[in-house]
Amino acid sequence: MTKRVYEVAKEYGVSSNDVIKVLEEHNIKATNFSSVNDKEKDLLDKAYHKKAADNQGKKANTAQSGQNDKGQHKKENGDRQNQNKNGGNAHQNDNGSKHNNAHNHNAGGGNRSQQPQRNNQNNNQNNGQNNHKKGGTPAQGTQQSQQNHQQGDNKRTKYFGHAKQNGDNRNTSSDNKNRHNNNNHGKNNNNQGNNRPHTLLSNVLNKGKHKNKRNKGQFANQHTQEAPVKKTKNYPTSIELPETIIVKDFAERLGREVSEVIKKLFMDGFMATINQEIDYETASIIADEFGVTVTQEAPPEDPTEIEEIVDAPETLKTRPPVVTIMGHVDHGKTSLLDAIRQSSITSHEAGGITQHIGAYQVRYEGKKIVFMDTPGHEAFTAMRARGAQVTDIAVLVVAADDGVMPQTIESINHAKSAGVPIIVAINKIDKESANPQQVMQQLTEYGLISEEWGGDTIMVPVSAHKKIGLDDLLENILVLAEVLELKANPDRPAQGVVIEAKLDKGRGPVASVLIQKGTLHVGDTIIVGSCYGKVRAMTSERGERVKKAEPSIPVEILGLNDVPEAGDILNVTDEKTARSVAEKRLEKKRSSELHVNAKVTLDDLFNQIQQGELKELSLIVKGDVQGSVEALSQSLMAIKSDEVRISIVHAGVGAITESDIMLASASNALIIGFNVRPDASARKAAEHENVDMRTYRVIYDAINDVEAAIKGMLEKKYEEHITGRAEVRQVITTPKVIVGGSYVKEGKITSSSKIRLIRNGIVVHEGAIDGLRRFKDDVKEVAEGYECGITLENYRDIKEGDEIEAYEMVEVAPE
Ligand SMILES: Nc1nc2c(ncn2[C@@H]2O[C@H](COP(=O)(O)OP(=O)(O)OP(=O)(O)O)[C@@H](O)[C@H]2O)c(=O)[nH]1
Repeated sequence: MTKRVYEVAKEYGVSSNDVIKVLEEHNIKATNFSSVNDKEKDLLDKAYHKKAADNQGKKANTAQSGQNDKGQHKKENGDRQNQNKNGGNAHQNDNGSKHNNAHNHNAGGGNRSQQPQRNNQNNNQNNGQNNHKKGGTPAQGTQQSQQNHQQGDNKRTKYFGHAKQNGDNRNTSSDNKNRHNNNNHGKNNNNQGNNRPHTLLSNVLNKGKHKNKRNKGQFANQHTQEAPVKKTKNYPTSIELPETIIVKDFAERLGREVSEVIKKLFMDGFMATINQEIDYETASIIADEFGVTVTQEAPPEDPTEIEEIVDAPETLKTRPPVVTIMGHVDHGKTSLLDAIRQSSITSHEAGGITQHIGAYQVRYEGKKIVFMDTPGHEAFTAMRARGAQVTDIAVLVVAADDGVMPQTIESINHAKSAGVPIIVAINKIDKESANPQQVMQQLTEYGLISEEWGGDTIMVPVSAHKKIGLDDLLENILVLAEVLELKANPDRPAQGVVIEAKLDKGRGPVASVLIQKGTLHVGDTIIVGSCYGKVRAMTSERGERVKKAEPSIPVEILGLNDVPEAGDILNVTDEKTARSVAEKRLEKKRSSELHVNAKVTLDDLFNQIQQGELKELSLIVKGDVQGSVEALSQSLMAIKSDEVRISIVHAGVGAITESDIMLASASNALIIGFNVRPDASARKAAEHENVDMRTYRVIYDAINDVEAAIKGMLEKKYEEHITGRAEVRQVITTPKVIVGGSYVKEGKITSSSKIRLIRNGIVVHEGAIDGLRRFKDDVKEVAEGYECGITLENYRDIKEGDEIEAYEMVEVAPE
């Protein structure tokens, strides 16, 4: 039997990517799922035997473990991306590399607000390189970089940051990019070594420091002169410092008089007072002058966080895949879920009462697969917007008689944006009008090319009604799951995600949880979002009481003190921690209720880019017709910027919907609408999720705004305020005018209002009111809940069901 690439890779104990690379060296194109023929197998045999022979020549053990390590890492990081690529899905790959880029940026000093220790390590490495270059012999450099305290190193980068520009061959592209972003201001270069906000003070001190270097002898003398007196005291040789410190406390840690510290600061050109706060960089420069090395104190623990447990690779065990079914309305998502569920219930289980707990397990060929119970991408995206992701594989249902429809495209984009691989189920193949080939053809436009056609997306023809192809679908889910190497450590305190929660009259708060790591047991103390409690009872989707739940298993739990939210994370911990962390979270939630997490906005774009917080601007483009959506998307993508990359997360025809908002929220995107408006639920969701939506009537304006926002030149003089909405309930035609007999649903309509006429979410006209009447009288305004007759200036095409949106432009005071 011929084997597929991933199977062969397993035999050699290498990653599929390695095998693909070897085949590529022989001009053979392959993917994870490609079959490997005898000739190819021979080539691989040779390649791997040769490698093995090579390795023997070297230190066998090290080489071997290196290889294995590499294989493993590659698998973990690469397979999902690989699968994404297999889906012909450039965007997913982009996502992967985006993350890497972001990381690199941070390592190079991009992220100034957070300072993970890891970054410091990277920076120190760089500093070591700089030392080599700058002064002394390499040996000295190495010695120095090893002996010097981390911060000493950081500081050195600060002073000699420009050394990098002299052409260190080892500069990575991210280094270059950083340098570019930093614009070669000495200040920023200095900052490269540590991701800390740069203050005026440290700038001043840098200058001072150079001066000091020059006058080193002089200061050294001062040190030696002072030394005999101070020797009697026991000064610390190394201290830990927080991100910022008050001068008085700093002096205390140094074991020096405050006046001495202030003097040093003064000599370095900075006037500081006893109660002034100085930053870490400044403090470390001064400490260095006192001959004290500094390390950075670990940031204070966040009392609302539960410490993350890092699982050693050897503790990880294979876990079942978690699948979400997505697709267009009526393409058969629910039918497929039901069909799979029914066909998986074996006769002895048939008596059990199945109940809805948000997800259910099926068994196929002895292996488990977990299906999320709520089909469609909405729940999936809402969960992502809350920061939780449970889905490993998306099954995209496309009806063979209907083909690719708007929500099919939405689903593809939602899955891509989340980096979740897609399997296509072409449903309703029992129908006479079914045309699976056409579906396959249409899907190629969205980067999903079937394996049959040389692509890498698994496409399975099915019929939920006739139960055709279900085995094939399940088998392919398991194959993909194997490639993805889904693993978790079951032997640790559990961590999971709430998929549904409610208050049950008899049982109290009930939460359905999908366990992601560890095993949850009855009796465990848990914290779930800002709720806590002890697991009193657990039930499976078959209504059976269970005592434990392992990774990927959904269970309904009782015993919480309150109802958590979908997307909340469950952690097992001790009672004291659970209670105190839950309380802290509740406090935090209350205090930050008003400012929902900061999302990208056009007004604040420039700021965020400048702060290095935003490297990619994600956009969702909605328009009235396909042509304008395409034109707008292409023009937006064509905006050139060195600082920020523009990516279109989703583009589609029609009104801005709640689903668009949730996607924008989950992917921190801006929404650009052209000739379309948000519907009522979208408006509400946008407000709740803090998503910035901009609607335009002229493509050029949209492009201009985005471009100006990126460059920080957005002119914002006027802001649109919606004053009211009316629905046209009857159209009255008179010889002179067309009157829209309307009902004011929200706010008020005034005779001087500017208006938009909206039909099915599309703006069909924008202009002004010509006449506003109640009964026979002209009126100035009509309030909510009243009927009126509206005529529009220079516009007659009013239809029943149209919405009239009244707005005014309000001047916004400059910031
Ligand atoms: N002939 C045929 N009809 C099907 C098949 N699967 C589903 N249908 C029919 O298609 C219609 C829609 O099926 P649903 O399962 O409700 O579709 P859905 O995608 O869940 O729809 P929403 O929940 O509205 O998004 C129903 O009338 C089903 O009976 C199939 O395999 N063959």
